[in-house]
Amino acid sequence: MTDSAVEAAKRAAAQQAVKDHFDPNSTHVGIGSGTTIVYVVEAIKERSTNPNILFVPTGYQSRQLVINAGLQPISFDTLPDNVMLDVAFDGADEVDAELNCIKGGGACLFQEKLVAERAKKFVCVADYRKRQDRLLTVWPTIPIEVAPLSQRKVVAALKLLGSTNPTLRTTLLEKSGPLKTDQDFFIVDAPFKTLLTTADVKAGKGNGDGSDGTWEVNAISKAIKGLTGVLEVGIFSGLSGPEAQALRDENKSSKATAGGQRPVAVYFGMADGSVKLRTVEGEQ
Ligand SMILES: O=C[C@H](O)[C@H](O)[C@H](O)COP(=O)(O)O
Repeated sequence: MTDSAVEAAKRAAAQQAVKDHFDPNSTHVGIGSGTTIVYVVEAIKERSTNPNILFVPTGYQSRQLVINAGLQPISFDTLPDNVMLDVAFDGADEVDAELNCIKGGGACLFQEKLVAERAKKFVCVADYRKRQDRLLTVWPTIPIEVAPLSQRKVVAALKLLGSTNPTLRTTLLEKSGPLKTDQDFFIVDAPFKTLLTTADVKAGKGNGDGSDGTWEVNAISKAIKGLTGVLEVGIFSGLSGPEAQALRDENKSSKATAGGQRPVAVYFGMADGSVKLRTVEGEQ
């Protein structure tokens, strides 16, 4: 496939996602990071007739994208406590059959997770290369944002969890040193064996607790998040949107936010120009 076919797939997925989930009467919309989100902003711009919508970006690149499109950005930390985003759109590096995602290929996972968790619905847009049944099928590593001071300690702890060669991400020009996130933190990319889904564990395909070298998505996310020095893990799993809200309403908040945020819908642009929609009900 040519680069232009991949770009066409991203654009087609973005157009469909925005058509289905962007309401021009929204008040607050989250905008993620990466190369696919560019097409989401393009599609919103085409449809939006409302200059009062506030867009919450997930980092520097995302904020520039919003500004360049002539849309109005608002910083996450200025949102009043009672305001939920009507919708948040973002890209993904890989998505499994249960809609768990790996994100952070562009080092933006922390703010992306804040925004995803604040949205009534979180929608992901990706090209066909990201559409898998299990995480770490093609995408090789879990991106992890760590405090610089703790980097060596976290790398050692990741090895104990079974990661073969966790690596500090450097800038493209390696001699310039470690890449810094928007929080001035580092990214460690940790390879693990392909992750089990919750259904895999229920079906007895493994314990998923790492004891045999294989982890289930939520279990590895929780284990990494528990390491001192880790700000956030690039696994977006756990309940999302109204499901999460229902649990919060029942005062089971720890369950509602466990592991981060899973999208309610993922749009994959396919190589043949079509778009596949994956939800918890399945794929169409
Ligand atoms: O850190 C970057 C973000 O998580 C991106 O959303 C993710 O890497 C997907 O990016 P792209 O749309 O460029 O594939």
